[in-house]
Amino acid sequence: MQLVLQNLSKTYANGVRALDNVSLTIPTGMYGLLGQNGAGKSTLMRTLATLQDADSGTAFLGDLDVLNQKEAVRRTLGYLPQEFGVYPRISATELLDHFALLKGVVNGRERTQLVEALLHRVNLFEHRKKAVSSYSGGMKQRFGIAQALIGDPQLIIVDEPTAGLDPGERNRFYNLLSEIGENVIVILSTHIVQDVMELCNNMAIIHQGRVLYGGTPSAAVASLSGKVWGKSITKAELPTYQQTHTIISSKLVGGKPQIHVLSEADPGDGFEAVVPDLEDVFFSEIQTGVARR
Ligand SMILES: Nc1ncnc2c1ncn2[C@@H]1O[C@H](COP(=O)(O)OP(=O)(O)OP(=O)(O)O)[C@@H](O)[C@H]1O
Repeated sequence: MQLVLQNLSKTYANGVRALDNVSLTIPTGMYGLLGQNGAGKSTLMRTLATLQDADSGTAFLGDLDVLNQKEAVRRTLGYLPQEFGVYPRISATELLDHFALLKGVVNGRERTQLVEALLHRVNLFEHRKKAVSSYSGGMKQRFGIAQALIGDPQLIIVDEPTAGLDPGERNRFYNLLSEIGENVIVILSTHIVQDVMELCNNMAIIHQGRVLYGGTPSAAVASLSGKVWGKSITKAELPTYQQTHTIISSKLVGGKPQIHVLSEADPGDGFEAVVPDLEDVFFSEIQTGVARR
């Protein structure tokens, strides 16, 4: 099963072009959609989740026409939105039971078994009687995954799921997602490079509604090999380096800016070769992608 998007475009009424000819082939497994805030990720996720329409283009999940066969898509879709909305003061068991009923699991005994199995799966069984509104951020996200798994979906969409989670919760969430992503398509939309690095075997970088890269994280990193150089500089020097070099990132290390620049040849001047990582790819794609426009 593959999800194939071709030339998806969307311009909002205020003139913002949130999707600009997006074409991607998304195979089974964990797929990372990496982009900064405002890149167009949620617009794409909501479109694939049948919650809003594109202006043009196509999206096919196998033979299923995602943009036009909405009911059929919803039956095979699990969606964890960026904002899950207000959590009522009812227990996890009751709320999950309610979602399962909405998803068409009408047999009471079957539903009870399903709800218990899901609560075990996301490690919330011992907290099943607590109100979901009292859960921590990480527990809420795991509950969100439990509801997304109802009905054995072939396509699971999770929009910015790790924003705001502490490192321990983030790890627990990673483990859960990586187990799920083996046999179905899981699209993970995120602005956190580490999410994609740790979880995804395929990815795209999206910026200002455009796909700047589509492929494996390792090929993306390999393409920068020998081209990234680093140097520790003073804050006062930064504007000069911005004029003379293609700076892809500037981070404070021990209070001093550590810059990474993109260069085919050794820039000399005290720069040292850096082994590139996915963050370098992300920033360099954005830099060069903007320059190409
Ligand atoms: N309903 C809307 N009306 C007008 N503009 C919108 C609407 N929804 C989103 N936008 C704009 O479209 C662009 C893409 O937004 P989108 O929410 O898809 O990005 P995103 O990558 O998910 O970012 P974020 O993580 O901040 O939600 C942004 O410039 C945003 O301001």
